[in-house]
Amino acid sequence: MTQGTARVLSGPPAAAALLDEARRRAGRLPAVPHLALVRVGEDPASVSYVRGKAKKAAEVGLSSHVHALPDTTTQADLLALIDQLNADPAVSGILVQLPLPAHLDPAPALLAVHPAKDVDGLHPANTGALWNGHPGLRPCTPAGIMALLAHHGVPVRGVRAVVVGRSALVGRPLAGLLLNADATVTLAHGATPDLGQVTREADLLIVAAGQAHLITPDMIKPGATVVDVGINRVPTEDGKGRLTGDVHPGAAQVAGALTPVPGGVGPMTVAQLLMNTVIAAERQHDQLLTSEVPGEHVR
Ligand SMILES: NC(=O)C1=CN([C@@H]2O[C@H](COP(=O)(O)OP(=O)(O)OC[C@H]3O[C@@H](n4cnc5c(N)ncnc54)[C@H](OP(=O)(O)O)[C@@H]3O)[C@@H](O)[C@H]2O)C=CC1
Ligand SMILES: Nc1nc(=O)c2c([nH]1)NC[C@@H]1CN(c3ccc(C(=O)N[C@@H](CCC(=O)O)C(=O)O)cc3)C=[N+]21
Repeated sequence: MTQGTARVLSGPPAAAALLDEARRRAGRLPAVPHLALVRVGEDPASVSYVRGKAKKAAEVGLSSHVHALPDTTTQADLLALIDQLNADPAVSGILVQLPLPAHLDPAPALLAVHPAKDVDGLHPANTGALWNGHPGLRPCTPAGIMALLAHHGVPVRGVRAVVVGRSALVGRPLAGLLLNADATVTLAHGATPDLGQVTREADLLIVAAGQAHLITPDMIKPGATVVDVGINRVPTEDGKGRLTGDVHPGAAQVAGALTPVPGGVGPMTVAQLLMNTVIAAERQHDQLLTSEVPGEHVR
């Protein structure tokens, strides 16, 4: 078996295509779609992600507002804000940035977001729709990964896919999307014995474990497509630190195609969030139009 250098599955061009579509579809709506970004506390990564999301929203012609709540926010304060955003017809989408400070329970907050405005796709109504193969809003990172694969012409139908990580945000919903796209799916996690034996089965290996360089070259089937979701900050000599993925850099010598970190899945997550905001606004608009027809209930 000759070894080469994996094809790079770059995020920014695929994200640009998704953002173009979001911009085009937003422009067809009578009102500018609006994204409400809810952040509690000052976790530096969350501050930076939310800022990035708001900036990109403006670039595609969406309006957004960052609701920055103090660390002292109570569960009741948070739920009251979500209720207010649910009731506001000008708000198309609501995102509650995770993780929340330790004194707040994320589950009630995610349940409180109206499913039609749940652009993170984390409400049980949307996760249920995903697992049943029904329409609904899909979680941004998993949906962004599917768009990235499609953009680069990576087949999913009929392939052996292994997902490492089972979080509600990434691994679980990704397994559902891969299944809906007719992959044969294995979901591995922290209690999986001999992880390498499982990952070596994969033609498509997607890693979302949050462990820097967990996946070493020997754990990859030669020629496989590897998607690295991990964002790990590692210290550098200049003290600034840098981002690295869950996949060891040596994987490029074994894999057939590989996503970089940064510049792979991250930009897709943000682009998909804005696409989801446009989809939510479109459906809310359709709903309004149909509800204007007296006596007719078509949806
Ligand atoms: N690029 C992007 O847009 C995004 C990137 N991320 C990044 O992706 C990574 C994962 O995020 P998230 O899913 O939220 O993380 P979580 O910490 O919520 O979940 C991690 C998952 O990985 C599993 N895991 C951890 N260590 C191992 C191991 N040694 N072997 C096998 N499985 C393991 C855990 O297993 P168990 O369940 O058994 O504990 C768990 O299911 C992080 O680095 C995060 O920063 C997240 C969201 C978006
Ligand atoms: N409710 C909720 N929804 C989320 O979607 C969500 C969340 N909470 N909490 C945290 C994770 C993480 N996340 C990322 C978004 C963008 C990049 C991103 O743009 N990354 C760039 C690099 C950014 C940098 O340089 O710092 C890249 O990979 O190229 C990464 C990670 C969304 N998340």
